[in-house]
Amino acid sequence: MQQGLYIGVMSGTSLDGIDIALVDISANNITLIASHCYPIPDHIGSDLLTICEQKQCSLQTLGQIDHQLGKLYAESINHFIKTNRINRNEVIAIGCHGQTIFHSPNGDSPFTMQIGDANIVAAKTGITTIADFRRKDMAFGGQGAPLVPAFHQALFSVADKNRIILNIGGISNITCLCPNQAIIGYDTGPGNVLLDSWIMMHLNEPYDKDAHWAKTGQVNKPLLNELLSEPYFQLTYPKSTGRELFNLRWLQYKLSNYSLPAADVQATLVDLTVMATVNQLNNLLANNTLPCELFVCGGGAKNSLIMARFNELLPNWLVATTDTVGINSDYMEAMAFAWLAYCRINNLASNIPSVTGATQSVSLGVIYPK
Ligand SMILES: Nc1ncnc2c1ncn2[C@@H]1O[C@H](COP(=O)(O)OP(=O)(O)OP(=O)(O)O)[C@@H](O)[C@H]1O
Ligand SMILES: CC(=O)N[C@H]1[C@@H]2OC[C@@H](O2)[C@@H](O)[C@@H]1O[C@H](C)C(=O)O
Repeated sequence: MQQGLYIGVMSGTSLDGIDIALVDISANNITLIASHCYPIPDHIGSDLLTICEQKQCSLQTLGQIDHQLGKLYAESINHFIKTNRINRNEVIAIGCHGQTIFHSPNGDSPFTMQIGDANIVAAKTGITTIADFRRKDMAFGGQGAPLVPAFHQALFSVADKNRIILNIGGISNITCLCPNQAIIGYDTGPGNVLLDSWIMMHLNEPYDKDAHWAKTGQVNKPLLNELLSEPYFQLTYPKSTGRELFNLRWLQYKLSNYSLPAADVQATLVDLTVMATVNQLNNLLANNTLPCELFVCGGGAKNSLIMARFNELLPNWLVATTDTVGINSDYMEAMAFAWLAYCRINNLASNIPSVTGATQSVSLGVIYPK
């Protein structure tokens, strides 16, 4: 077994930055050693947003941005290695998720696209790089997402409690670790993606820090119910989603019969993120008598309004961030991709068929040698 240092790199659906984590991994321990979030330059961020939202671009644009992102990942990793005085020869591999620009897991020709050329990452860092983590799961009939539940299982499983891990990034996903049951995990729907788009449109801010704006508004129940009537929320798992469905166009269409103060819409969007999860949790755990714990990670864990609403709506639960059980809530996903690289290097299965719907468990990711 190749145990030791791995680097995980994640740039998620929020397009808010590139998270990098150095993780020491052995069979029994996963320890975060160093971490940093690098900015995505405005021109690359806005090109990515346009591609994701419009679902189209020229082949030349696609090729160029794949190259630019690969270079940006490599330069960020090299800076990270230098400032943290890491000996690159000691890093066994880099797990680099890439940037999802299109995720379409259903239908006759399912596909998922992550870009950011891993050849460039391996060449410029001199470290073996693993990328393309989702498509093997899809090749075996799975959704290719979410992948983090296997990592959550390795970190959080206990025998006497139900533990739910909720990542609130651009999109939200849950992992339900219930004793003696197959793991359940899927995308519950929007996390911050609509909140970010709405405040950008009205106040030209990238996000609603600590829900300051949302707190000035009132939740509009009819609108909330209308948003929650989106068929995705009623689908049974396995399921996964992205900006392809939950985007500003979707919101504006749903708002066409409403005339509300913009802050009320923001407050309602907070409740959409929360209710989409709470409704699911109530169904999943309806007849379960064990104590329940909800551990939140991702940027949404910093939103005090979101956390307060979970506390209110789940009165008998322990609701906290993953930091309270020793796992950094900002770097959970980057750590997960370091761990997925460790699994790939050691040929360990890393998808969970009960989560993704794949017909078998496989070791995810493609190896790009240094
Ligand atoms: N202090 C804060 N208050 C409110 N929201 C915050 C705060 N800090 C971060 N966020 C939200 O979290 C988002 C970033 O979350 P995160 O980094 O988990 O996303 P991601 O990794 O891109 O997403 P995904 O999990 O979908 O891949 C920001 O866009 C913002 O909306
Ligand atoms: C296709 C894709 O990139 N999906 C992301 C996205 O961001 C959150 C949610 O939607 C999750 O399904 C997934 O990321 C995490 C890392 C995962 O695969 O577990």
